[in-house]
Amino acid sequence: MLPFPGASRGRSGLPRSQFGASPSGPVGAIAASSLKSFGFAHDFDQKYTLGRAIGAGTFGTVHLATDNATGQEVAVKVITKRVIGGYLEGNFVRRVQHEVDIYNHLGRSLNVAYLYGAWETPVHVQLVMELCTGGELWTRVQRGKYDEAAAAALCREILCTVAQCHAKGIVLRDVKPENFLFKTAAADAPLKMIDFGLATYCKPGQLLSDRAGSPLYVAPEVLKQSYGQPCDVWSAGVVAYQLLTGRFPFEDEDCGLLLSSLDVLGKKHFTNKEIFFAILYGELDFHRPPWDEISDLARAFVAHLLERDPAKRPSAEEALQHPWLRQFDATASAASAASSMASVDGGNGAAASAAPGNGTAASRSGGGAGGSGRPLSDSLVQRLQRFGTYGRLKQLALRAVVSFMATAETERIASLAAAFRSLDPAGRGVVPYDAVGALLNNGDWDLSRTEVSQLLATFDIDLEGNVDYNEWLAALIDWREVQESAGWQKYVNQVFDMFDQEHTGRLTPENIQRVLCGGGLLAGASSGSSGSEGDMVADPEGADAELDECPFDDVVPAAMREADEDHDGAISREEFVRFLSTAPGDKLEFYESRRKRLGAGGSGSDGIGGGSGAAL
Ligand SMILES: Nc1ncnc2c1ncn2[C@@H]1O[C@H](COP(=O)(O)OP(=O)(O)OP(=O)(O)O)[C@@H](O)[C@H]1O
Repeated sequence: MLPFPGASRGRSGLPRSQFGASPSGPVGAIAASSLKSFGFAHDFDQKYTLGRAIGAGTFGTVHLATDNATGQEVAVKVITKRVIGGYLEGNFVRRVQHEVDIYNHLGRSLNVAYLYGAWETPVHVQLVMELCTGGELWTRVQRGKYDEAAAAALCREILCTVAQCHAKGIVLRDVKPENFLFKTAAADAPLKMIDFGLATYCKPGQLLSDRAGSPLYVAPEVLKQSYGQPCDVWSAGVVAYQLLTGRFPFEDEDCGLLLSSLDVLGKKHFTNKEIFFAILYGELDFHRPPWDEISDLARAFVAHLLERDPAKRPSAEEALQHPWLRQFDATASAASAASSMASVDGGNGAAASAAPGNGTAASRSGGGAGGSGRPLSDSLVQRLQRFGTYGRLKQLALRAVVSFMATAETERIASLAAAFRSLDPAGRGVVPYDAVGALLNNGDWDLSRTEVSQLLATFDIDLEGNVDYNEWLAALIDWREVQESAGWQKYVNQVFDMFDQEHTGRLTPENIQRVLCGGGLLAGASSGSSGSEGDMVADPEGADAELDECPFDDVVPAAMREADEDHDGAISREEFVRFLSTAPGDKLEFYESRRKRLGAGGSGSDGIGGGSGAAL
């Protein structure tokens, strides 16, 4: 039997499965086989100038390109369309839509390359992404083993990415060093995940059976065709092993040094059958050098991730709590604790001097801290990322929820309101982009300029080019807390009813499109006031008038694919509640805080620093 049927050869000369998206994937309202085009924009050439090729994979060639308006360099993945009888091939459509949907959500996390947009020609799809110039983790792995602190920092970043995906019910199925790029060539550059071609929806506990993955990293249970989210943790374990030793973990009695040296990779020394046999039955090598120089804690960590029984393997979240990772995160945790103390004390120099003050991978990570108990200054960037991953319809709906809850939840939003006032002293209800940009650029965060603009884009929910009060609240409030409050169900019902103008109890794509494009959902929020229930009246006539120039055209199909769980073409009230909810596992601490001068916010000049009255 040849596993991974239809497999093609990847860069390392080893096959990876094609079009691994689960047949049960949420294609939803789209009848994929009837599509001739994706509905992506067609004006790529007006916006970008394509440059040289910088990478190639199984599904596409990646080029450098320049934004004609700003001069910004981006990466463009050019994928040739697969057409059968004049129509796009169904599996191809599913795979591309999936990749775009997932990029649109997860790309808002700083752990993932940002997707600026998708374009198409009659022949190609063009995915325009954040450019990562630091090369693949693969290349650095090949250069030699990392010391434990550096390996732990990278393992943390990879596991945080995996945890973010799992919390959203997404299994990656392709965690491997080739799919993590360094943002820049700097030694401490952050890692960004690319390539979600094999990712699919899979809730905790759900089992998939289609074989998908890259052979050297694939988990044993994937080979047995009964697997779920733990398969990504196994793959992360293989990467962790590589980072520490510079080689693969499998040793087979018959083959001796099977997969023991990276030098043999790419030379097709091993058949898939041999590799899969090693994954299923081979002895995991924790004995030969350099294991004699590696700590017992590190060995225990890797062995735990490479537990063959997925039931005994830790989840990504549990793995992040492992003492081996935590010991290297002690500096960041201590500084974070100092920062929290500073905000209580009004900020002092002692806390500031305790801060690491650099952008090392360890201090970049969310650390063990997170959650709403900390000052906003510590978690602002994490909150923005998590909100960014929600997708446009959910963001718009949550902004409407904010309008409903604003008067009822004054206590919950008081500190966020105070921080907004400090950016808007004139009380106009709207803060220009530049002011929020200046806040993120003020040196307290370790963010590149492109990352700042990516985070800022998250604030602009209504695409009007500024940050209004309700956008500010929606982006920064801790939705997990709100969802546990007594009013949550009521607020969500109110928003559902705004869409459901015909009182059918179901939201069709047309219902949603009509309300979104009519501006009814935004009416209250865009006033810039603190919002009231009276503002939130949908305007069906206005809807008709504005349908032609709706900026949210592409929002609804993607949201339907996500929210319409039973694929009946509509979103029920229950589905809507689940759609708006933040999964319990989607924790702020999985997102990078990028807080640089922890505890140093004593000036209070931005109204958000630890020492100001507006500190949260
Ligand atoms: N955002 C980016 N910035 C810089 N280089 C990139 C970027 N995205 C991809 N690349 C380069 O292009 C290569 C191929 O990209 P990608 O893995 O997305 O393509 P693929 O066809 O899906 O590959 P695979 O065979 O792994 O499925 C990457 O290995 C990397 O070297």
